[in-house]
Amino acid sequence: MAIKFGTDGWRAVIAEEFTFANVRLVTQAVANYLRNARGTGEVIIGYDNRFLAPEFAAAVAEVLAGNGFTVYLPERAVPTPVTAWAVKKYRALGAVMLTASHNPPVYAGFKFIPDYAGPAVPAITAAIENEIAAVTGKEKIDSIELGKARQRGLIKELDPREDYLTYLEGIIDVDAIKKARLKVVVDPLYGAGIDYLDEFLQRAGCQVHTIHNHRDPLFGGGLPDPGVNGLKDLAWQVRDTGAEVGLALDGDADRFGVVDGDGTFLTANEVLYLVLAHLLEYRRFRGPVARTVATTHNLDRLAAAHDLRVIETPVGFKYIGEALRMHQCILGGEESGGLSIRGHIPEKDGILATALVAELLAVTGRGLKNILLDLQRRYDRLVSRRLDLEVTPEVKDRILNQLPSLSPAKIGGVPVTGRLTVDGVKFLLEDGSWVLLRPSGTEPLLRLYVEAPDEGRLQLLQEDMRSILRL
Ligand SMILES: O=P(O)(O)OC[C@H]1O[C@H](O)[C@H](O)[C@@H](O)[C@@H]1O
Repeated sequence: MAIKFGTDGWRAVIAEEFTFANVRLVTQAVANYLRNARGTGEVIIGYDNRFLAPEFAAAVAEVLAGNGFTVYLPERAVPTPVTAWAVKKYRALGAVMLTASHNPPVYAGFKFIPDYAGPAVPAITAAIENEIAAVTGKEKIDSIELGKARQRGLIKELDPREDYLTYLEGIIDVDAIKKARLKVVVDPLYGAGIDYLDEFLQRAGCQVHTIHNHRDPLFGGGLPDPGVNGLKDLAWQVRDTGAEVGLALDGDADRFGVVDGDGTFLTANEVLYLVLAHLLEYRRFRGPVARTVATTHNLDRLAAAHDLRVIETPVGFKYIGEALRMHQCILGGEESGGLSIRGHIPEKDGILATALVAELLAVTGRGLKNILLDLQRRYDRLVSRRLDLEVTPEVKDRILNQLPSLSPAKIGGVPVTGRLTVDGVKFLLEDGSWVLLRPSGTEPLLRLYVEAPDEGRLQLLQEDMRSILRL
């Protein structure tokens, strides 16, 4: 089976396709790509807390060293955003990050982070895929055994945690957090973010209670996914301890999850909205805002009120990262839980995102839901929902064939005023509502996103769209 770099790198089931042999093969392909594109130099390796992650990382190191690269190999798991940040900080040629993010425990993953410290753009992943095809079956893999590579000075140790935390302290208003003495529950979901966010908050004077903070490759029987279902323990702990907020990270700490002081889960759209308002009103940031086609238009309303442009991209942080790099956006965000800001790396960073939530709580001294209500009064907030539709391959094909010609005049009785094909098909409606249908690039699902002025309208649009599609 051909190895493909999907929406976010190569992900596969451990021992089935994700074997040591295939990891070495993909590393050889990355080495060939890098040598052609950049020559040799230093490469960083990061890995999450999954089963065999350190051992796979050692195999990557052996092949990179065998190809003449100097390798930084950490002794413990490193979050994806920290690995990306380290590429920039230590001026490396790039990084290999071994992670399957929030996928089930049987998965592992491999991604390449180029020197600009964000997700590889399609041109780069396509070039690596070509190298994979060229290497496959040739058995030409150069490798040096780890001990020997160390003796030759080709493997160096790296623990970027202290440098990263110091950096984060420089870009977050730690003094404000110190004054507020927040009480916080942190949930790294057994992942690579352990000892990062909790440590940062503790140093910033918060009273921190951390759960799920040891390596468990089975993730306590759940998924390392900070969505509403994955954060039930966090919500319970927040209520039980009387904390002001619960802050969570996914398995590789690039995505965030937030629970309010009464245990209510906030959607990523709501968090993005709160953080953008904070950046505009407290930090006085000015500049374009980047969001994916599936992300809330509440960001547009805030941006419009401040005369700022919104850049709409396909789904995937690689596109948001590109917008951050090219247009100096003040915030880039996506509804699946990704966020970065101007001056930071063009990669989603759950540690930064949750640190910003702590900052906004500290400076406002108010609960997140109250701030949301206040914003709703000022800007007519929309409500959003995403439906993940499990469909048979036949139904999926039928819908995807139908999409190019799908052009209803009205949805739920509301006139359609625009049709966008940035990713899937998106209909803009007269009352500010919108509906988007697209196939997921990471799961065998169709995603239906709806945003409307109120819950009743949202239901109506969702139901009508399903009946139009016969879903
Ligand atoms: O909706 P999908 O195509 O499944 O993508 C969902 C998410 O997948 C990965 O996690 C990417 O890093 C994200 O940028 C993307 O939003």
